[in-house]
Amino acid sequence: MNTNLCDRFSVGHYPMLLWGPPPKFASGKWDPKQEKSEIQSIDDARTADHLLNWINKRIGSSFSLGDEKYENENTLLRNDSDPEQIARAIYDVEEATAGAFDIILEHKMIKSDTRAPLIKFFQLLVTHHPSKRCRRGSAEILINFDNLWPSDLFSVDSQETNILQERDRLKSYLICGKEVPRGYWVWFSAWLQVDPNPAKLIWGCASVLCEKPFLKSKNNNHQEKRKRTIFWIFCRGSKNDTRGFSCGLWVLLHSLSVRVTDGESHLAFTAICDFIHNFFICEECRRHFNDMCSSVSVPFKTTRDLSLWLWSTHNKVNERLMKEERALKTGDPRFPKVIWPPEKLCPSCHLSSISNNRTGTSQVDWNEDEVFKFLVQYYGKTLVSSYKDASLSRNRSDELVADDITTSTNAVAVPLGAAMAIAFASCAFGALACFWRTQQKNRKYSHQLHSLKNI
Ligand SMILES: Cc1cc2nc3c(=O)[nH]c(=O)nc-3n(C[C@H](O)[C@H](O)[C@H](O)COP(=O)(O)OP(=O)(O)OC[C@H]3O[C@@H](n4cnc5c(N)ncnc54)[C@H](O)[C@@H]3O)c2cc1C
Repeated sequence: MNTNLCDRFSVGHYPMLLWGPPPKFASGKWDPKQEKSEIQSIDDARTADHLLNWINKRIGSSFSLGDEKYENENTLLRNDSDPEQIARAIYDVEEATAGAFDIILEHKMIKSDTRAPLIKFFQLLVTHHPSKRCRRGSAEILINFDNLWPSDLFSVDSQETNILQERDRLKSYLICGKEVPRGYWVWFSAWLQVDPNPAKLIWGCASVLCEKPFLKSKNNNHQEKRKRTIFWIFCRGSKNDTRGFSCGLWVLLHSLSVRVTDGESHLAFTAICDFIHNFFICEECRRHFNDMCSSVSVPFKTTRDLSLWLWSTHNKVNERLMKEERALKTGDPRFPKVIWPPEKLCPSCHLSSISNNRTGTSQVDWNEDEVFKFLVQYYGKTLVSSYKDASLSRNRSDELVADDITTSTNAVAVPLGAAMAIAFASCAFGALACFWRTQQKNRKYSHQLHSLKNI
């Protein structure tokens, strides 16, 4: 069938392998007698080893057959022991915040019993989220929380209409501003395999190159799906289905833990525990995390208590997953779980460590004062060191609004909505919770008063 093509490239036997620049194959030809051709015949390809040797010699490389190929090889952050790399994670923290909010809406997770934990977590975000635009976005949602999710939303009669209205109403509330999420849409296509088993679906194409019209005209038997792909930076896995959201969520939680004040530490602890318990869709994670939260019997008194608790809790998860991922090969091969921070990242955190070669784990004797210092620097200043909030500085009036939100405390002279925004953003998280409770009580009393009047 392809005799012309074979003639063009002097294919006299099979298999025959030629090596050359792609354009030369598209339009050129090859003749073994021709001198100075850019196309060459690969004369030793009897086994995979031989072929790879041939290629290694040709391009001066040293690949071996054991080398693995990673989907995101070119976009991974390297050098895990560089503390400055966490600065890139601020964008992932924003993505994770927006992602969490999206999941809550998508799965209709705001119910009468989950309303309070969500408000508490929002209060924490408003005051201590490391990204300014997420603080502003959460403040807006919090101010409008009662309008967005009125208490009567949860009555059976009004439930359906309200859920339908909910999406529209929420479109204008972007928790971290218009820039987030920054992903792009990818069209996935699946078609029925030409296979006697009609139930078997093969996912055909997962690339922006799989354009819709092309697939449509080619095969009518396919189904299409659209999926948003997020640009993870610090949390980018070497495979498309590893790391990402849960990594971003951990970084968010650590960054909150080092930002709260001593007096807020226990409130922040319960806000985090309740948030994970009610809104993290990984059942196993929720259960384990809840057990670890429940084991805390003495209230936290300091930021140090909270930060170190979260750090050691995360290490317990790492330790468990280390074994699990090794046994089941479910982890990311480029980012194996470690007891963190490794010595290279924080030498002063390690007093001594004993490695267990059989299990691949190590028992570390920590200098907790140094660990706390490291956490504060790493998830505090370094995390936000390269952060640029484009949306807030686009024009002067935006800048003024932003400045208002972060600096003004003059709640008396401004309208209630703005006063709440300022209060939410500038007062401490503990005071905020108290302020919120007062608001709720006032609302309850006025409601009761109203009912009494009606009687
Ligand atoms: C609350 C919570 C509970 C989870 N529970 C489970 C579970 O039970 N089972 C499960 O399969 N998955 C669980 N996950 C997901 C899992 O922990 C990882 O997030 C996921 O496997 C991705 O791992 P990763 O390599 O990106 O690193 P992650 O563990 O996500 O860590 C993200 C980054 O945090 C830093 N870090 C690592 N350890 C620490 C530490 N001790 N202190 C401070 N910073 C640290 C590192 O820079 C790391 O790259 C949970 C996630 C969360 C947020």
